[in-house]
Amino acid sequence: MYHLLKGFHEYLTRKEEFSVIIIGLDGAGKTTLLEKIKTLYTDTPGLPPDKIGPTIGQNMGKITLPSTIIQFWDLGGQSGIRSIWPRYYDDCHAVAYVIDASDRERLSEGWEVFDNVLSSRQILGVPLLLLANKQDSPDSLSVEEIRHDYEDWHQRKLESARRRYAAEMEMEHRRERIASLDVMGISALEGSGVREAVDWLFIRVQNSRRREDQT
Ligand SMILES: Nc1nc2c(ncn2[C@@H]2O[C@H](COP(=O)(O)OP(=O)(O)OP(=O)(O)O)[C@@H](O)[C@H]2O)c(=O)[nH]1
Ligand SMILES: [Mg+2]
Repeated sequence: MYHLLKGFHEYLTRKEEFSVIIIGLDGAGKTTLLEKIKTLYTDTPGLPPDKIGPTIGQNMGKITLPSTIIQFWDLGGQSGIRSIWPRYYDDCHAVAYVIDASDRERLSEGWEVFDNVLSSRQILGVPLLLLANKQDSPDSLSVEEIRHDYEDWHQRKLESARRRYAAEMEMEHRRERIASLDVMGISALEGSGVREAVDWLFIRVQNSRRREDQT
């Protein structure tokens, strides 16, 4: 009887686990975001910003939400380290791509990398959230400006690809993804928008799991 009750209790209190990867260029604020998430959602505060250095490899943080555990994997963004990202694609349930919205000079570089992520076959069906970070900075582009900047960048790329007779089908996937792309503004430093971003991820990973169950 004890085992039956214990099993039933375990069933009722069971938590599903999901993995979310946080990627983007070096300096975008990924680790600052992860540490802020830890501070907001766990009993152990995350590292303060002045204790955070460039990530060589990965950092992990786990948070508990109603009937759900989300594991966040913050992956290093330096160009030599980006090659590790695809190793995490097969097992992730959502992707948060962080862009430094205050660094206009590196936007194109960020879009080039983002475009690769967007068209990676392993994560074509995985929810993808674009986070325009550093909204606290006076130089920061707004969510709307970031979206337009990416769309402009993509349009230019499309035109040059057409000139080179590139495969149209490949572009079609991207167009669909871009059309349904959600962009949110955050300040990983101050914490604004972070709860909204985590809520978005929480809802999306649950929905994608439900769809998996139906198939
Ligand atoms: N103003 C402002 N600065 C931020 C914010 N988020 C991060 N930063 C700063 O941006 C710099 C880089 O932050 P990190 O979190 O180390 O960036 P990262 O994306 O993890 O970089 P890598 O580990 O090299 O890939 C640090 O000086 C942070 O304090 C923010 O929301 N606002
Ligand atoms: Mg980092």
